[in-house]
Amino acid sequence: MVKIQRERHAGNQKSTIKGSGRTIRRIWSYLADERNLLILVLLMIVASSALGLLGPFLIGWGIDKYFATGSTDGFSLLLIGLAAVYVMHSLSLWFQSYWMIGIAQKTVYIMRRQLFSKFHQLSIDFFNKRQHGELMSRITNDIENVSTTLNSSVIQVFSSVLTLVGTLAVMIWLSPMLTLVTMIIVPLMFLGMKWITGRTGKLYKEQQGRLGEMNGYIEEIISGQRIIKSFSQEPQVIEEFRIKNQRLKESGYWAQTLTGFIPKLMNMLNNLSFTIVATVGGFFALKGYVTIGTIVIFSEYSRQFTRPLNDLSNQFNTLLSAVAGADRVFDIIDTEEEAVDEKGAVPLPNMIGKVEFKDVSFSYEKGGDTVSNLNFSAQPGETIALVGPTGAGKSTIINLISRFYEPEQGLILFDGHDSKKITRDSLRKQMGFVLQDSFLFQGSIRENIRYGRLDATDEEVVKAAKAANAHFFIHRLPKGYDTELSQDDAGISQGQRQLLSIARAILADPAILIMDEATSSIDTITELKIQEALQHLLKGRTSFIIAHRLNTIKNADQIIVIESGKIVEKGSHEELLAKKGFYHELYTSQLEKNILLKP
Ligand SMILES: Nc1ncnc2c1ncn2[C@@H]1O[C@H](COP(=O)(O)OP(=O)(O)OP(=O)(O)O)[C@@H](O)[C@H]1O
Repeated sequence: MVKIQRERHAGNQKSTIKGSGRTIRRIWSYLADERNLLILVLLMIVASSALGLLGPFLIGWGIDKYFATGSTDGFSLLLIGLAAVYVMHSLSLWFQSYWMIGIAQKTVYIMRRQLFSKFHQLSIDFFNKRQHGELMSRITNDIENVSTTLNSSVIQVFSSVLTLVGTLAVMIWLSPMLTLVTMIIVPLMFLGMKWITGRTGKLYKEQQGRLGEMNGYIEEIISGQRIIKSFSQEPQVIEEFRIKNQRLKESGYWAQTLTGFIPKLMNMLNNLSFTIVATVGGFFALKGYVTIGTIVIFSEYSRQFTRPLNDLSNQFNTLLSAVAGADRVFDIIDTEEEAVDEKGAVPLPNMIGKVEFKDVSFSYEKGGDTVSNLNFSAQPGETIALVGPTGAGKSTIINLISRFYEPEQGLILFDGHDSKKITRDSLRKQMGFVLQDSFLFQGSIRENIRYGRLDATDEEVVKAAKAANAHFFIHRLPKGYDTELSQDDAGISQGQRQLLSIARAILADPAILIMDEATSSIDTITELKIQEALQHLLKGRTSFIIAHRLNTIKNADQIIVIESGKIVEKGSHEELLAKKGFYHELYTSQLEKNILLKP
């Protein structure tokens, strides 16, 4: 049993490493676009590594030449040479990081752009199934992680490898025996690093996942403040946050602690190596196998040899955390997009407004039946009300009309055109939405209304606002149409927000209107104004209304009653009442609860 588990664990590790390799290759493909700058960076890395080796070599050579012999011939030249080597070393370091930062910034700029564009190609289903804060975390934290790593780690890795190889080559050339002595501690280093990085890689990935989870939670809590306060849920919310925060702290704590331990371990092994080189080197010098200068070079190189190993292990962790971040970014970039239009799909011509459902069935999950065998037809200009208990499938029908989802069976026809043979974009351009949560963007009232039709003049904006009964409150605001709004603007009431979104829809003048009637309580006067505005909005266009209060849809041309995903009744208000069926039942129960007494 234990063996099986171990084998499984090893298998997982292998696949993670394989996965990391794929991700690194993918990051590399972004860097490759900046080939010329990368070549310059590489040249600078080679120069700085070579100059880093040359410095100690010159010092050792100088000791043997001048101090051992007492000669001073050309000593000042050596000093100038040494100074030049160290100045050039610093310059090459500076240039490599300057160019690398440019490459890194460009790379994450492209990644951010790709990720943001991708968001617009994903289906509504994708967003429904994910926390928005967690997605935010990918475009901010995860990309930032990649950026930080590219800024420094790529250089570090290359220069560490070069320094390692160069140092080893010069050491072997000077004294293979002393090289062997210097290398004694290397296995210890490898074992220590392997043990630590094996654990930290997993911890970093966990930390990033938990950070995304916590961000998602924070976003949810901020947008749900009103509900939390009204249900006095603050203690529960704070407790849940504490648990998430604690989990993040734990993975962060261990990841940082183990990472922080690496330099200390390396420092200790470094000092050990230095002591061994000095002792054994001193013994060799006494025996005449090596010169004092060689020991000085070796003692310096023994540090140079362990430092890149140390750096590589540090960078390994940073790289792992960047790979984890990049993985989460690529995960979204690779997500299947909202189904593309079918081959040969054509733009829908300007619509008259006929919509038909023929035997339409659909389910969110495979094998289910969220809605089935839907048959109805909306004539141009008709108002269709969708009525039914919660979870009956009203929003699903709207989702199908808007083509956020495609029917599994049956046909949806727009002016007689099969929905699958027309482009989504051309259809949605002819649709307008007035939803429960009237989404307002950051910007002025004027801009928010104009969002309905970007080329509308100021006069047209005011005309739409008047038709939507919104003008009366806008012109009373100190800055009128120039009043700045934000998404959660507290200065604008729920009803006023709805009036603004009606004005936006009136301006857009769509052939098909989708409306989700607001359920939130709105004062009687505003509600009357909304009803009046709606009369303007509904006139002359095919409208689908999800109605919650049945008295608002008495005038609808057709009321479609849905129960458990099926159409159970269809007809006008009077016809359905006379039928004394499910609609009659719903209507009477609302009447009893006084819901209908509101205007
Ligand atoms: N994105 C989704 N993924 C999976 N199931 C879903 C999804 N959206 C809705 N459902 C399920 O489909 C069924 C119909 O939901 P729908 O939202 O269409 O009902 P509704 O009549 O609009 O309800 P309400 O009046 O409460 O808004 C419900 O059982 C619901 O849980």
